Parts: sequence; structure tokens; C-alpha cells
Amino acid sequence: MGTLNTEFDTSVKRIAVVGGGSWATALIKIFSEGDQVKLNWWLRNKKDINHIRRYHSNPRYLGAVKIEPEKVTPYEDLREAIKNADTVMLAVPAAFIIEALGDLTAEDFKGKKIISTIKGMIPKQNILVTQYMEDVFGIPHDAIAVIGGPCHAEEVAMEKQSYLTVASSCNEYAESLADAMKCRFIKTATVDDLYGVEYCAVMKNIIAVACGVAHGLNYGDNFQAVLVSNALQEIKCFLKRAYNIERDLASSAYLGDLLVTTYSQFSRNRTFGNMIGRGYSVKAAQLEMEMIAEGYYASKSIYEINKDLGAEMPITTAVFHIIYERISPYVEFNILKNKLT
Ligand SMILES: NC(=O)C1=CN([C@@H]2O[C@H](COP(=O)(O)OP(=O)(O)OC[C@H]3O[C@@H](n4cnc5c(N)ncnc54)[C@H](OP(=O)(O)O)[C@@H]3O)[C@@H](O)[C@H]2O)C=CC1
Ligand SMILES: O=C(CO)COP(=O)(O)O
Repeated sequence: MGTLNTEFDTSVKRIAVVGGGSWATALIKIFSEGDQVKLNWWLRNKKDINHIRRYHSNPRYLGAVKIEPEKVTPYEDLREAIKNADTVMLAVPAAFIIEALGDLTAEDFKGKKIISTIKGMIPKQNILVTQYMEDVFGIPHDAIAVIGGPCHAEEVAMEKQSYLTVASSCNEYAESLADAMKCRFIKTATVDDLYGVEYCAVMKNIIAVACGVAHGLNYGDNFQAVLVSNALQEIKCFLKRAYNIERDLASSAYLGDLLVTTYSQFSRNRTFGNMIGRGYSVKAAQLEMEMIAEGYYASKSIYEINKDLGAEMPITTAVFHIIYERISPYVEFNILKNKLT
């Protein structure tokens, strides 16, 4: 693991949370289980903030989760929310992060640590969220962590046993964050593969879209098993070219995350793909879903990055063709099925 950057106190005591959706709400619940951390919660919707202040629950996402007022303070102003926090946790879909951070500057982030919980890429720029934070706000690499692992917000809300992995090049920071999240129903691990965990989390959403399309087209479990095992090879091949360090792809931050998204009833990406396989247009599927499927944006970013890398990526290519080139899912999967082994 990387060395400790002495400019940073690696302890996590007050987190500013950026975003008010299901994952932000689930993470607030996790951090509120212990007594170590206080949370400044920024949401963009004023009505939701008023509801949280009055009724101690998020009205539109995971409404059953109790928000503890002595631990969580809602904020209307993001700059204010960040001011007295030591750590900033990003939890809006990647496509909205630039807008969400608005006019914040490097000065606002000075001395702060970052946690990205986002499993998507910045569209058009085709960069990871952590790379964006380094490039635009000058955050030191050591002061950034990613929370990965197979974990759906809905199951956190139900306190079902789950596992999260904290990835950071700074071991001390990763350990301190992992420690702050451990609770009765959450176990944590740490790794130093910041970009690898993040890339894998992005790519598994594309694969989940593919699994959904397959299901919508009436392919069965036999086909999906082959699709997912080929997907792991595809991820391996991409990561070898994009960020080649030693990693155990069979561990839960990689394979586990891929499996939960491709098999779970809660997967937004699989649901989105399923609608497309059943004949919905991309626009209609997006309108029908009340949540964001990161795989929609990710398939374009990864496809474009891979033009330079040249990894074998038949599944990502198929999803890109279906979503962005309007090739019929039926035709595209007839081509794809001959490329899988
Ligand atoms: N849900 C899950 O189980 C998990 C999700 N993740 C990742 O977490 C990230 C967030 O996903 P999730 O919480 O599920 O998404 P949701 O669809 O549940 O929520 C999205 C949130 O983003 C807010 N938002 C949208 N646009 C903007 C904007 N321009 N500025 C500020 N806020 C905005 C929405 O606000 P509003 O409601 O006002 O529209 C909403 O609060 C994604 O990258 C996802 O991959 C990671 C692990 C698990
Ligand atoms: O990234 C996410 C959870 O890991 C959200 O996407 P899914 O809901 O498709 O799994």
C-alpha cells in the first residue's frame, strides 16, 4: 500500500454526504450504526430536507430507514455542509457529479479526504470519478478511497448481512474508514487497488445490462452463467491494459460485485436491460425507471476508452451497439452468442 501522506489526518470523524438517493441513505444508516462518525447530509431537494428534519426519514428513497437527528444534520448548502467535515462522500450518479459539485473549488476541498461510492464514469470525459477529483480539485491520491463490494441499498435498509471493501492507496485511511463502517450487519475489508475496484464496479453495471437484455430476450440461466463467466474474462482483459497491478478478481469487491448486480432482483442495470430486451426503447426504459442505471453511460465510456486499449470486449460492444447504435437486441445477441465460450 502507498505511504501515508502526512498532510492528512486519516481518521474519519465528520463526513459530508453529497446526494440524497438510495445509496446515500443506506450509507448514512451504516455510518450511523456506530458512534464514531457524524454526518452532514446535503440533498438538492428542499422538500426532502424539510421532511427529514421533521419525520427523520428520506421520503423518496428507503423511507423505512430511520435518520438519527443527533448524528445526521441535513444541509441545503453544499459548501456549508463540507466546511466543517474532514471527509466528503460522493453518492450521486456519475453523470450528475459535475452539476452537483457546482461552483465548489479546490479551496473548498483543501485538507479534506474523499470517498467515492459512485459506480459510474464521468460521461464524455470518460474518466473515473476519483480521477476527476484528483484532476479538478487537486485531491491527493492518498486522500481518496472508494467503497466497493456487493451491496444493494435495499438490503442494507433491511439489515441483511453485507460486505463492503474500502480501496485506497493509503492503508491507514482505508483501515480507518473500514473501521467506521463495521457494524452488526456490515463486514469490511481493505485493498490498495483504488482504480481497479472502481473500474470493475463500472464494468459490472454494463454486464448487468447485458444480463437483463438476455433475460428480456428469453435466454435462460444456462446462457446467463456463460455470459457472466465470459464477462469476468472481459473485465480481466480490460484491467490488464487499463491498470495492471496484481489483484484477486475472484474476491468480493470484483466477482462479488459482478454477481450481485447480474443476479439480483434489486439491480437497476439488469432491470433497465430487461426492458430493452423486451422491446422498450432506451428512452422509454429510462423514463419508466425511477432510478439511474449507470451501465447506460458506462457502456459508452468503456467502449470509447477501449478504442485505444484494444481489449477483447464483445459484451460491452454488444451493449454499446444496442444502446447507442440502435441495433436490435435480437440481432446483436445472435452475434454475441457466437463469440462466447
Ligand atoms: N443503490 C445501490 O444499491 C447502490 C448504488 N451505488 C452507486 O451509487 C450511486 C448513486 O446511486 P443511487 O443512490 O442508487 O441512485 P438513486 O437513483 O437512488 O438516487 C440518485 C440521487 O442523485 C440525485 N441527483 C440526481 N441528479 C442530481 C444533480 N444534478 N445534483 C444533485 N443530485 C442529483 C437524485 O436527486 P433527486 O432525488 O432529487 O432526483 C437522487 O438523490 C450510483 O453511482 C450507483 O451506482 C453503489 C452501490 C450500491
Ligand atoms: O452500482 C450499483 C450497485 O452495486 C447499482 O446498480 P445495480 O442496482 O444495477 O446493482
